[in-house]
Amino acid sequence: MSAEPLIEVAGVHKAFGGLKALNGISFTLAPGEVLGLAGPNGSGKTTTINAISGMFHLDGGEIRLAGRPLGRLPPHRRARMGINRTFQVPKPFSGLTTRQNVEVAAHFGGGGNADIDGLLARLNLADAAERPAGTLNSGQQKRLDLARALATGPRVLLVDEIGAGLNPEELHAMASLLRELAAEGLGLVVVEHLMDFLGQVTDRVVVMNAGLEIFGGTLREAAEDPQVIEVFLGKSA
Ligand SMILES: Nc1ncnc2c1ncn2[C@@H]1O[C@H](COP(=O)(O)OP(=O)(O)OP(=O)(O)O)[C@@H](O)[C@H]1O
Repeated sequence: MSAEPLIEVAGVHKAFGGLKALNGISFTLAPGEVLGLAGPNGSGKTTTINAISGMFHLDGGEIRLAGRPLGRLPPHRRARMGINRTFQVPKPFSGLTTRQNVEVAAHFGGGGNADIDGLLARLNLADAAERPAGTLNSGQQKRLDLARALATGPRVLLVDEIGAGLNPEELHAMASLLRELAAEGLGLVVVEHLMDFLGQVTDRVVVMNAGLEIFGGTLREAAEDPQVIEVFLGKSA
């Protein structure tokens, strides 16, 4: 792993009305690293991914890509700089085919030279390439969402609950694929409730509560941390 962080999240604050969704969250992500974000419902995990991908302006703090502050750059500019993501609920263009969906993402996300056939094969979508995306099952839609993100040629991939709705075989294949992407040098932030999946894919986790990091370390260490146990189980260890 290189010494310079790919992503630095530094003291980020974000409120929605009176609700402080992010309360000074800070962490770094290195190239080739898979960082998991865990925490109870509403702790700010998706909001953190939204902040990195530029879905809103921050109220405070800063996010940097390879040392460069991202400021108020909108999502499409960040995608062209190498930051892309998947969504909890994928929203493909349902009337376009699987292949067309990936082509559109490549075109608009700066991955004009993407190997579309290679991506479809890698995501096990070759057989569904000419079908309208609206006819795909939920596992295929999750894989299409990832194919669309990869078509932009990201350096940073933000993955939001990609395991939800996948069967055990699909989960295993997805975990292997995310590890392969990290081995190729991408930095990944993975938000996930499925702890086995997180354990398979992450090098390190940040556990969030109320918009703040309450723990950083391996998932195994997290499982023994009294504060983590308290927020997940609602009682002291
Ligand atoms: N656009 C928004 N407008 C208003 N409130 C929001 C918005 N986005 C997030 N929130 C609130 O911010 C808090 C953090 O939400 P967030 O989705 O980041 O949590 P999470 O940790 O990803 O939860 P989950 O595990 O349930 O997906 C929640 O209370 C949520 O209701």
